Amino acid sequence: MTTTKGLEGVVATTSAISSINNDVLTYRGYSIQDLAEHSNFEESVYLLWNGELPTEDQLGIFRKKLAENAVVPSEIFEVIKAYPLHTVHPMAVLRTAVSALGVLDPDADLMDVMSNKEKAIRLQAKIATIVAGFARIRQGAEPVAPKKDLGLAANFLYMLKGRIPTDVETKAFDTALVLHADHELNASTFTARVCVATLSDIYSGVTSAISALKGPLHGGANEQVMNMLEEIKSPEDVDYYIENALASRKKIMGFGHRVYKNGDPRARILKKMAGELTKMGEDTRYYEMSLRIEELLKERKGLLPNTDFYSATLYHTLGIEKDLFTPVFAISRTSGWVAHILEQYSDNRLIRPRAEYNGPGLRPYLPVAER
Ligand SMILES: CC(=O)SCCNC(=O)CCNC(=O)[C@H](O)C(C)(C)COP(=O)(O)OP(=O)(O)OC[C@H]1O[C@@H](n2cnc3c(N)ncnc32)[C@H](O)[C@@H]1OP(=O)(O)O
Ligand SMILES: O=C([O-])CC(=O)C(=O)O
Repeated sequence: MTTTKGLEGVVATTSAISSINNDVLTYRGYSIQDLAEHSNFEESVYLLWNGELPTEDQLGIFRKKLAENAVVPSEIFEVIKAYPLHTVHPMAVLRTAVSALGVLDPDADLMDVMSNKEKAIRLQAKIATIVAGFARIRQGAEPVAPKKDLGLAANFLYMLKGRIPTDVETKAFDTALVLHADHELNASTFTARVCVATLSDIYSGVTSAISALKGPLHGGANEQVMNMLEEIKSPEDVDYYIENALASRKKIMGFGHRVYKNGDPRARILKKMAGELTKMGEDTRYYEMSLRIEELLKERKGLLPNTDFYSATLYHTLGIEKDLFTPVFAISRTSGWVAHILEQYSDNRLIRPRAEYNGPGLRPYLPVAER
């Protein structure tokens, strides 16, 4: 048996959903640059789930279904109100709330394709309402109900802030959702596939994926990037902070990637978006700091930013609190997880690799009195 730490380079499945080839990312064959520029979140989700871009009619029906399913059962928010609201992490809340959605769905265990596609829509639609609702509840306010005439990106910002977002805000957020929707066999997607390959249900698959996304080596890195920017405080202190961090072999969040070796194409798009958006406001400090951090990391370690780096500045500029950055990632990535879950069900086999045992050899059992 051979082992590869962290399964680096191991090809664990075939998939027709997204591909990373020579640092080019595609969803169903369409480049991420094209989708970011010309598509929108709902259209990209349709593409990921169905394999083809929708016609105008198909997109209209899909948008309508998502909007109609965005309302979250009141039981979910009632339970959330009982949590330790000022200490609990929103990703823990989201993980629990998605599991609770499964508890409340009488069809949770139906395994036919139609029923799973309906559940996929319900889940995708509700997850944004849960994140925004939690943010309101912890401020002591009631959740804002979703509007049927808004797309998912605008609806989320509306439910979060209680005002209709501007077109610029909606476009920036919608594009960020498109960019984060899927990413081949990343850790959370693999987790989802392992889970549902036991023929467990779609809510279990997404709950376990949220759990994996939460970690700072994966989706949790975007919040850590913001923590770092806040800790550095001003552009003049970037060099000192980074030199110290590298000298103590500390990892710089938002840099490096298991697959991309010449840079993450999403980071380049997010960098441009974050730059344009911050320049419209008054405070360009975090963006300037990010530019210098990127320069230093490239120079000193040959490390390039991943998708979590500039998304932090972008979300901050959109007025989103930093501990909601990873839940926002989850809103988008639910679409990719669901696409992979449906693909896994369509040609399933239990995922059960082996471990190379390196513990003690066979030894006699000693009764407790003799140890
Ligand atoms: C959406 C996403 O999930 S994107 C990734 C988000 N995660 C982060 O941004 C966290 C910071 N980055 C990292 O921890 C890593 O780069 C990962 C987890 C993304 C990839 O990990 P791996 O492929 O296992 O790379 P690994 O951690 O082994 O790093 C290889 C080398 O580069 C160094 N390195 C990698 N990333 C960084 C970093 N961000 N800061 C400093 N050094 C780094 C490692 O210290 C290691 O150096 P060494 O060989 O001298 O020990
Ligand atoms: O692919 C990965 O390993 C992590 C990542 O960038 C993502 O999930 O978007």
